[in-house]
Amino acid sequence: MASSNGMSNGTQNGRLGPLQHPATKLRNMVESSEGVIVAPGVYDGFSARIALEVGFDCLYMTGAGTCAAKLGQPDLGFATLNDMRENAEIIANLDASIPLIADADTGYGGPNMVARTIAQYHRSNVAGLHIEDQIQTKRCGHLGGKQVVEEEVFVTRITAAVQARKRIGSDMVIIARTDALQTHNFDEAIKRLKAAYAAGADVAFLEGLTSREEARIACQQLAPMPVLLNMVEHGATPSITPQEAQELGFKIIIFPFAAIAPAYEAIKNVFVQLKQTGKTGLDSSFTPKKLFTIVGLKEATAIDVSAGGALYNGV
Ligand SMILES: C[C@](O)(C(=O)O)[C@H](CC(=O)O)C(=O)O
Repeated sequence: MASSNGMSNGTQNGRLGPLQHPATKLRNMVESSEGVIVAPGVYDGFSARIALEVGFDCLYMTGAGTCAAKLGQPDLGFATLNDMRENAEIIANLDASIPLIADADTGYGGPNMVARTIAQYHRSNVAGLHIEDQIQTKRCGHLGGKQVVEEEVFVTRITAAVQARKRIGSDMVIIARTDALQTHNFDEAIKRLKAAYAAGADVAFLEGLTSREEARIACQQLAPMPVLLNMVEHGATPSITPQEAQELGFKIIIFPFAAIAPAYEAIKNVFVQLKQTGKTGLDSSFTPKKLFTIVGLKEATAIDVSAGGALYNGV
């Protein structure tokens, strides 16, 4: 598939080949019989760089983390399509060979807005997204008091996404999320996800699973639809490892808070120390050059040099 942004990631016969859209890669990963796809939650370019450095095969852009990091707001429907798309585009293009699954909340409106979301995420090189059945003024799935739209409205959102994908020739992996386990019951959540599958969604996301047994039965009842596990620690779902998730029947596991929770602890500790002692106590190995190396200094220098530049000599 042709790249929408002109980037390349492969060599064929010594020449750079066209970039395969990351959605095609994620689709192949979801369809392959190989193990569970593990995606750490990232919320900006920096946390994404760290996940890439560690070597994950897939990344997840958390909406909760995006709201918190970019807007300084709770996950209560503050983020707009523009906020989310902009963040996703930055993350997805740091290394377009590693697919990004991005939160797309409710799809941000009616069928036309859902279609717009699909098109914008596709052009931003996002590989997969999830669209849920909460009302527009949504909240984090692990908070109480959620409300969901009627199943017909949810199916309309998914149908709009599937039709938009077809219209623009995208391979976007559409993940249907239901929050109906809390508002209704398990059977209603399964019914909604099956309806989403019938409408063309690729992957099921049953939000807020409360036990391993429930998780296992969900995977069994939803088969052959691949299922995503949302591993929010200390929320509604017990801690489940990728290996356990695979045994339970999941195809994807996301860890939304894997970056933002430790970032908070680390930043706060240093700020408290700075306020109390006037010193940050930062490790002496963390030079400015180290920071810039983490975020692509070598690659930037190589591009400049190969174009005949000498901008970064002596850096
Ligand atoms: C997966 C999620 O949509 C996210 O934004 O990362 C959140 C995570 C959270 O806020 O606990 C969700 O589960 O609603």
